[in-house]
Amino acid sequence: MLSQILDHKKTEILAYQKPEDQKLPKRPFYQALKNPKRTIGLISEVKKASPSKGIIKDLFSPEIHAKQYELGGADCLSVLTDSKFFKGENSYLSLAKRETSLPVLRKDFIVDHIQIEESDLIGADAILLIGEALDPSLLAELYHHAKERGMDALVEVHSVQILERILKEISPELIGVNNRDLTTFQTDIRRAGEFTGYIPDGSLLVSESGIHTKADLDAVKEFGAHAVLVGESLMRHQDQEQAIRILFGEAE
Ligand SMILES: O=C(O)c1ccccc1NCC(=O)[C@H](O)[C@H](O)COP(=O)(O)O
Repeated sequence: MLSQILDHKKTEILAYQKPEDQKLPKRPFYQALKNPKRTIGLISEVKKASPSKGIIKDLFSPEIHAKQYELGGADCLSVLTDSKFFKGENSYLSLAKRETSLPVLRKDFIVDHIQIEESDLIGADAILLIGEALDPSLLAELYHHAKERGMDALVEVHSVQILERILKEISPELIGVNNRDLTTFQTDIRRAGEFTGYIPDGSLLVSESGIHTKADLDAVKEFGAHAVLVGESLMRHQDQEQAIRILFGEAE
């Protein structure tokens, strides 16, 4: 599936048209996770659909979900902008950002410098760079480019071997361990445990995908996660504010 998504991205890039500058001032994504509101940081994802689960939210409104996430005490937002596989849009990111005061991650499959420009123009405060999708030297170039344009970067990996290759090039402030294998879609929230001893001092570890319960949160904290990225389990609730409170054991 990852290779299918990446092939399609290349065709999108060939048809790239520079978007209008949304003129949305940058917000500090990394800092928000460094000083989270609770004992573990929360990136709440605005996600309509996914290749593994199909449609997750029928009545989808990026502004409403983003606002509810903020009311529930999320530290940051993640907004899926890929349209073919996740039914996202670039405009969802700008709308979610306008509706809240939270820093926003653009969740997409970045493989080219023009997508860094695009992310900046639509208002992203951070971008995702997937270790399994990029040669480490290109990943490092894209990382520096994002930084030059005032954005943070969440460097995501699924395997320790890929992280080791990336660490020869850069020392990312934010390292995401994706609990989901993007080829089989299997999730294992214990994945972060395999990275013990590999996360540089000063980097924040974000556990991503497959987090559904307070017990899951407690488990990933044990494995050293500073923050979590949660999409489906929050989006499936009617009210995302309440969903966050339930996830943290503050409501039933
Ligand atoms: O979610 C998928 O099915 C998926 C498939 C292929 C590539 C990426 C995919 N997801 C992107 C993500 O990383 C997740 O949206 C994010 O970590 C939240 O996961 P979840 O809480 O399980 O919705």
